Amino acid sequence: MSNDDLFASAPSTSSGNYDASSIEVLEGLEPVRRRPGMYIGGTDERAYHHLAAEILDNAMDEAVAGHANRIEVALGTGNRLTITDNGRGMPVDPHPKYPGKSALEVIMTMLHSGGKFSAKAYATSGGLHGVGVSVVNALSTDTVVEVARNKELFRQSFSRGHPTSGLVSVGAAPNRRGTAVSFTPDPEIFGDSARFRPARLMRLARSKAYLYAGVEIRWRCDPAVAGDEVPTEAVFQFPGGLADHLAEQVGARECATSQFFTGKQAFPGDNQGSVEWAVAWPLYSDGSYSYYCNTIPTPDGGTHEAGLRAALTKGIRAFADLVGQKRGKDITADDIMVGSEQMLSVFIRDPQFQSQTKDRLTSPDAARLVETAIRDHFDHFLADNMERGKALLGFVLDKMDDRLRRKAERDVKRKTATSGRKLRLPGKLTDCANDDPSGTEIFIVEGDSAGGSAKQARDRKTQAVLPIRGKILNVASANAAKIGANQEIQDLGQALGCGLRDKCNPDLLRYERIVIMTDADVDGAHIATLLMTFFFQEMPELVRRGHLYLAQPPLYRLTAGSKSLYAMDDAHRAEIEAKEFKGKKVEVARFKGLGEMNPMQLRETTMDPKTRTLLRVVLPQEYEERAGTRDLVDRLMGKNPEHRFAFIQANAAMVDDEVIDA
Ligand SMILES: Nc1ncnc2c1ncn2[C@@H]1O[C@H](COP(=O)(O)OP(=O)(O)OP(=O)(O)O)[C@@H](O)[C@H]1O
Repeated sequence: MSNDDLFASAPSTSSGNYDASSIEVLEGLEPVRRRPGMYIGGTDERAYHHLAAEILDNAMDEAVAGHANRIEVALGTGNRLTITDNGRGMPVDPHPKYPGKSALEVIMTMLHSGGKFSAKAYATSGGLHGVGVSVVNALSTDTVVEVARNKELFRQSFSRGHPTSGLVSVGAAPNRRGTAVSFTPDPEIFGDSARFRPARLMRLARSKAYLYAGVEIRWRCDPAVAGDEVPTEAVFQFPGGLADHLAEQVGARECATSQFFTGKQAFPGDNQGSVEWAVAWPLYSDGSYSYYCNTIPTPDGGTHEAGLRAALTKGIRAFADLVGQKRGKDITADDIMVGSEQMLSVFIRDPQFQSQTKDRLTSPDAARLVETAIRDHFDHFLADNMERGKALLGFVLDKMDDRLRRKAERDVKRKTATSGRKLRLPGKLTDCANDDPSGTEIFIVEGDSAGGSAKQARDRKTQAVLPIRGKILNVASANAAKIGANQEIQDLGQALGCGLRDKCNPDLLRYERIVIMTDADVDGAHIATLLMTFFFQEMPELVRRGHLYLAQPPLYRLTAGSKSLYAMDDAHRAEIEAKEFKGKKVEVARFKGLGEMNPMQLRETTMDPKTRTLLRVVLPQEYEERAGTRDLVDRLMGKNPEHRFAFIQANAAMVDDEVIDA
């Protein structure tokens, strides 16, 4: 085929209006407003908060460069955020290349303008593209920048990326220096209902303080916005850096070594870089991993994380060798990394990230620099105190054994699957490690977010977690075919392992206790009722044998001074306020759902057998005798509402509660 033939066969016969006039060049900050996702990774809640991070990162860069030691993050009403630092202040003199414009205006209105491209003004900065503050400006309705330099205060305002005033001097500022940026994200871009989450912002502010010990971060929040979610004022400073934060995160949990592996090390040579780390190995944890580069969070890890991984893995293998433990050579990185709680922060010059949102560090040097720096300290950590070293080695070998056992089991299962007798478990189930049902529990939780918290809060050996989605099918008003086809019910049946209805064999139950754990609100109670109905109807024998329980999550956390107590409901809250906290100022936090509690709180209040309260669900004797369970459930949950009504009129409570584990 000749070229002429080839091109003659194009399907469209007309070139339409596709000519020079169709080729647009977006000017100034217009591209940012057209395609915000390219600059901030989307327009969702995460992106919204990314705006705050961009401004805070600039203030942090001033601090890390040694020019600022105080930053304030202030959230006002109407999503107005102001971030102030006491650094050098953005330059305000006329820009040599853009006549008539100050450097400040250039910074605010032009992409790729910045002082961080070379190491002249900043050595190890988080900023590098010169895009951050101009993008925030483009996506905000009214931005005001104030700069105090040489005892004079300057101000300029912008809207959606365009100046709405010139740069003006607004007077003397003898006691002030630095930059303040105020902005309100544009609802046209993010939608009318988007807003800053105070708790999220406060976490962000706080995290910067432990990432850089030389800075004090002040938090302020308008009381109308703060509600009872966050304090209206707080000051964050962590002289102990990451180690301080990790200690707080691990709390009283028992760890493989009572001392955490923490340290700080400058990189050799004159590159001004450094690494700081803190690692703990709690006995039961799903792990938590926080990695940063130049104070920017890199949730997807990257080369610095690879360096830490290599240092820990090679270090523990070498220690095993030192103490003559031959199995040490089979330890993998996962055996020492997974389930640990670690924080890693590097400062390097000219970092390279995978994208503008900087989620993953790709600087090749970081891996080697971090590995070398940490490895040396880890060798000492293990060998300086042999008891400690051996305790950690034992812990890691246990993990290795668990891994090998799971692999062997998977291999067996795969074999039995091919012979048609596979034990099928639903993908959503996070099973416990113990095979023997005695002492084990399965928590049926509402929703994936609560499921996530429960997974972190559980004791992996004995507690399994099965998240179910929203309201499950009401089995009392559904026919057998519908029940059989319902995914949530199939998952439940498979997880419990004992079969449904007449095929239900309680001896095959895979756990000792089945715990229904739903939010402490009306929806939660409804879901719990649907689940109880399911058990009454499909597996009554399990209820008769006392396997079914209801968890009792609290509704409030009450804090007075340094003491916190949990209240189950309003009456309990009133009681605590009247007795334990009498006459004190009480801060009240209401948990809107299980997912809002952090894993530590969830464990302490609702899951840990040592501190929780469970209710056992029992079948009332008189109903068993009079009409049988079937009839009772039919009346309560079945198709005829008038039966339900009659029952409610005649009876106060559906089940007797029995408190155990109090
Ligand atoms: N708080 C501040 N104090 C001093 N200078 C600042 C401050 N904020 C911004 N600047 C100056 O403005 C420049 C541009 O900032 P911008 O946030 O647009 O990009 P960046 O921080 O250089 O890089 P990135 O796009 O990666 O964030 C910075 O390089 C710095 O020179």
